[in-house]
Amino acid sequence: MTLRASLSLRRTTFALSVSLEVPDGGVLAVLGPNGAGKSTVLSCLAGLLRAQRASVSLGERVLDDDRGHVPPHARGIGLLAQHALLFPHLSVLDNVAFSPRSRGASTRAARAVARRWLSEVGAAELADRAPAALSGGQAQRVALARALAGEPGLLLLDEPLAALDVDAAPAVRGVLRRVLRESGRGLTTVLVTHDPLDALTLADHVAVLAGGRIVERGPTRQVLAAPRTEFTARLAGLNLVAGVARRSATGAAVRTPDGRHVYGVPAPDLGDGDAAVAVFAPGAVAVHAGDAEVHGSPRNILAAVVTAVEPHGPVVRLRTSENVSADLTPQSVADLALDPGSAVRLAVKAAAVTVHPAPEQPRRP
Ligand SMILES: Nc1ncnc2c1ncn2[C@@H]1O[C@H](COP(=O)(O)OP(=O)(O)OP(=O)(O)O)[C@@H](O)[C@H]1O
Repeated sequence: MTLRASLSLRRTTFALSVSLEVPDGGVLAVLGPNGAGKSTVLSCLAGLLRAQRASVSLGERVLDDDRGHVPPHARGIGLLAQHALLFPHLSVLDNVAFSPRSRGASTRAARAVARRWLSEVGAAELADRAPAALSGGQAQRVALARALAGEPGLLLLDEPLAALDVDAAPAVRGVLRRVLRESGRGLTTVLVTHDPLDALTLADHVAVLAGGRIVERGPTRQVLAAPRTEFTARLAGLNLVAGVARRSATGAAVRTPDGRHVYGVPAPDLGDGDAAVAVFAPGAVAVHAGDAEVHGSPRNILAAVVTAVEPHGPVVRLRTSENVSADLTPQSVADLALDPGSAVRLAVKAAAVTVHPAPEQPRRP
């Protein structure tokens, strides 16, 4: 269902004025610094907070306008927050069965629905456990199943991976990706996140919020690869090489449209032939003179020409013709005599590159 929202709200020291549209099945990531208004936007969409002026509709249904306000439980919206917030006294199965039960299904039918969703998120074997006996990643899967069992027309994700440790986050990200993208369910979603990787792997569009206003918006890869605001540049700051995933027994690569391969470590849910991006930090790129031989551990080597040399905090950021940036110390820039126009060879260890499935970038503006 298409989400259309226009929200204005004023607090003593903060004013929000935001318009959003997410087409049916689209995933919009809302990024922004602390205090930008991200949670305020989600709370207004969920109906937990009433903006002073609000016009919110989901499909044909008006949720907020000058005449009325549909309460949270009647909005048909699923919410997944940082913490799973499961009912502690109910089993996992009954936590998930809660939504269908509260919409009038019999216990038996609601449990059947719950089992289906638990299996969808890879948590079928947890059905009889108590929430207290789950790890953070397991609890978040269950919370996702619970949100989906309500068959929402809109899913709101509020930093869903932020509280998970680094080992659990990739698997839950993979589950979210599958549920949002691959099931053909086409669930309209708004995701609030600080993590550019979440935006990149889950969302087709991003909106960057600062001081209560949207300062930048567009297709995710485009915004992250060529940020127009300092915040987005600082947040993204990543090299992205897009193409098609090639998996092999030993690893993975992205094959670019012009036939180059960038090798890296595959995300757990990467499949051969997926649309994918190779992601690596500018600090992971070593820069050599254009005629140098590069040896060492398995590396991606790329010939490029320097297009810009910019100060970037304590380092110097080199931009190149291949759309790959590298961070160097001022000393190395001087040693290599790098200027715009210099020919260089860029080397990135495959171990410093991750290859993620990424949504196809839609053609609409
Ligand atoms: N209940 C409240 N009463 C008054 N001001 C609030 C309240 N909640 C948030 N604010 C203020 O509104 C502004 C936006 O807050 P919000 O929580 O939406 O930002 P955010 O982008 O979600 O931030 P973070 O990334 O830190 O979660 C901030 O200036 C915040 O201090």
